[in-house]
Amino acid sequence: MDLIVNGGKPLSGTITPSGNKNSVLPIVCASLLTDEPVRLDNVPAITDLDKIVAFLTAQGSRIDWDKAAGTMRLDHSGFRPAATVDGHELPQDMRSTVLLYPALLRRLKKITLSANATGCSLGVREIDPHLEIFAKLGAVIDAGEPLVIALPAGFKGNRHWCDYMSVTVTENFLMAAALADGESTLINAASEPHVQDLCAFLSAMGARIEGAGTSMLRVTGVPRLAGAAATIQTDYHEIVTFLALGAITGGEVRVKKSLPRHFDLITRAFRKLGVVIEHEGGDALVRRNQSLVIEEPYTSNLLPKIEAAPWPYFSVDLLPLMIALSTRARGTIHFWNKVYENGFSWMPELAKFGAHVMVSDPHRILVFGGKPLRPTVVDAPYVIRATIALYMVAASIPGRSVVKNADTIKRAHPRFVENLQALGAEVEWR
Ligand SMILES: CC(=O)N[C@H]1[C@@H](OP(=O)(O)OP(=O)(O)OC[C@H]2O[C@@H](n3ccc(=O)[nH]c3=O)[C@H](O)[C@@H]2O)O[C@H](CO)[C@@H](O)[C@@H]1O
Ligand SMILES: C=C(OP(=O)(O)O)C(=O)O
Repeated sequence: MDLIVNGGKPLSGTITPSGNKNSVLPIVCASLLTDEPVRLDNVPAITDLDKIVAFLTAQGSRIDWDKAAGTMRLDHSGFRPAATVDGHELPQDMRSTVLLYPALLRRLKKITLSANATGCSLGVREIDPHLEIFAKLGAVIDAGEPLVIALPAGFKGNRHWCDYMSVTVTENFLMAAALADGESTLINAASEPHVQDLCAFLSAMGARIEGAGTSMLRVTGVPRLAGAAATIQTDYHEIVTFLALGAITGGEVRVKKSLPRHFDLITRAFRKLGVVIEHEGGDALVRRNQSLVIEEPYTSNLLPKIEAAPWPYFSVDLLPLMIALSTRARGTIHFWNKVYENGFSWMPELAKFGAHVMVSDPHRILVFGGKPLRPTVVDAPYVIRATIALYMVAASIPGRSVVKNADTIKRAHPRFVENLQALGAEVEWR
């Protein structure tokens, strides 16, 4: 579906963001490690979750999901898939599918992968570091066609040092090691807020995890995990989206449940674009008519820069939102995506608005901000926040723009258009 935008209106009001897709998906996958009931609150009604729930219920899990109330009860005691599951039968076009592997391996002892679990078209989304983790923890990999992962005698504790900090690899390590025989250590672990959320959930299930939120995780395996309850954390991507929308349209937006403990560096990134974010109790606030001017560094002859890398660096998934904002800020700024080789594929679409961007190489761009922009029709890439970034730019320009094929937003952001309309935006799905 397309987003039809009549831009140029300031977006103002108060908004409560939804639960984080990248928290709820690993937690739902982790729930498959137990047969006891699990209860979740603040569950976002997003299409990635629809797909996982459809897969689990088709195998016999009982899942009561009240989308209006945001509650979910899961009971996997009836989970009875065929003797082996193939990658093709798992949810497609979402990276989180890979997070089903540890529980499937424990339950079935074998899975075949004739389809890779890719997600957004940000990069190759390799499977190798996942296979390394499983192999280190006792799985046997047959790298034929299809690829087969077998777990003949359960997970066994071990030590592993990852090539790089990967979110889903760290999450798979946690789920496998939680029920492994003995102790496991992961060095160079990811520590994103959603990885921390999974640590907390597994701990509530009885897992023994040390080092949550750091780059070294130690897990002492336990024989079984119990049922648990959790409230899904607010989505920091959505918090940033609403604040950035207020700033780019000249409106005033207050965001509730704004996770200030995760925001120091995010607030600084906004500041580099001339935007002041205030934190009041549990709210974040952007006041109207921010002066969008790129902040010059004290050091002369240095280009202002926002660089994104694994947490606690600035998050790669937030980079597109800052790029959108920078097209409206006076000055020049350098963006550096240290993670994905395809993170700037949508720059030609941004240029259709008249934005002046120079792609230096697959990981780096320069934005010459503050150029006059015009409404236009753009094609969204299969990248959630890049699609939102294109909408942001459209919302800031008086006149009619269209963001075509923008459905990817629904993978992570429930009631996106309704929330924007509540802030006074003129936008609709068509
Ligand atoms: C479901 C889920 O949680 N998805 C998130 C998860 O995906 P995902 O866990 O797939 O992302 P990874 O952290 O593995 O990184 C993605 C890719 O970036 C490359 N890479 C990454 C880090 C690094 O230091 N060097 C490097 O080369 C690798 O090719 C890797 O395959 O984390 C990504 C990075 O925060 C986010 O964009 C995704 O939204
Ligand atoms: C990249 C994302 O999702 P996935 O990892 O499923 O591609 C995302 O949420 O921005």
